[in-house]
Amino acid sequence: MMKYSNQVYVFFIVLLSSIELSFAQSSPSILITYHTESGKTQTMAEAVAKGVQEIGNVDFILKPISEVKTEEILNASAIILGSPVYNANMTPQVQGFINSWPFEGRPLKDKIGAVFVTGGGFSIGEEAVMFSMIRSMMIHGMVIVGGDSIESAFGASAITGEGEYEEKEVQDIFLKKAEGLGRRVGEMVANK
Ligand SMILES: Cc1cc2nc3c(=O)[nH]c(=O)nc-3n(C[C@H](O)[C@H](O)[C@H](O)COP(=O)(O)O)c2cc1C
Repeated sequence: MMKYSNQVYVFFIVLLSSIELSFAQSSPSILITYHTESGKTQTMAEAVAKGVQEIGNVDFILKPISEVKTEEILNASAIILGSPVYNANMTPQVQGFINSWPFEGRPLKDKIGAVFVTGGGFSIGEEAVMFSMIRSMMIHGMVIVGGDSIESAFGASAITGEGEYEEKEVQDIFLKKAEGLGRRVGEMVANK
C-alpha cells in the first residue's frame, strides 16, 4: 500500500511541475488591433500579422478594436494599433479604445507599442496621427518601436486616396512597411 501511495505522490509532483513548466514556457503574444470602415486599415493589419508570423514562437491576436477584451490587452507583450486618419486625427473609436485601457497601477508599463495608419492623402494627417497614438501609448509607459526601415521610422503608413493610389487596393510599397513593422516587433518580443 505504502509503495502505491509513494507512486501517486510522485505522479502528482510530476504533473504539477509540467503544468508549471507549460505556463512558464507559454510563448509571448502580440495584440494587433485596428479600426476600419472601408477595409484599408485592416489590410495593413493583416500585413503586420504576416510580418509577426515570420518570427517563430510568437503568438498574435489579430482583431478589430471593438472585439478586444481587457485580458487580451493585459496579457499582450506588445500592442500594435492601427487607425485611419480622420480630419488629421485618429478616429474617435481608436481614441475611445485607448481611453478604455486600464491605467490604475500602470499595468501597460514597459509593454512594446507600435502604430500603423492609413490616410487618404500625403501629409494631411498620417504622421500627426501616428504621433498622437504614440503619445497616448507613452502616457501608459509603453516602449515605442518604429518600423524596420527609414520610410517607416515612426510606424507603417499607407496613402489610400490620392494620385496613383486612388481607387486601388493598398499598394505593396505600404504593405511591405506594415510587414516590416510586424517582423521588428515580433523579433523584439521574442528576444525580450
Ligand atoms: C470622415 C473622414 C475624414 C477623413 N479625413 C482624412 C484626413 O484628414 N486626412 C487623410 O489623409 N485622410 C482622411 N480620410 C481618408 C481616410 O483616412 C482613408 O480613406 C483611410 O484609408 C480609410 O481607412 P479604412 O478603409 O480602414 O476605413 C478621411 C476619411 C473620412 C471618412
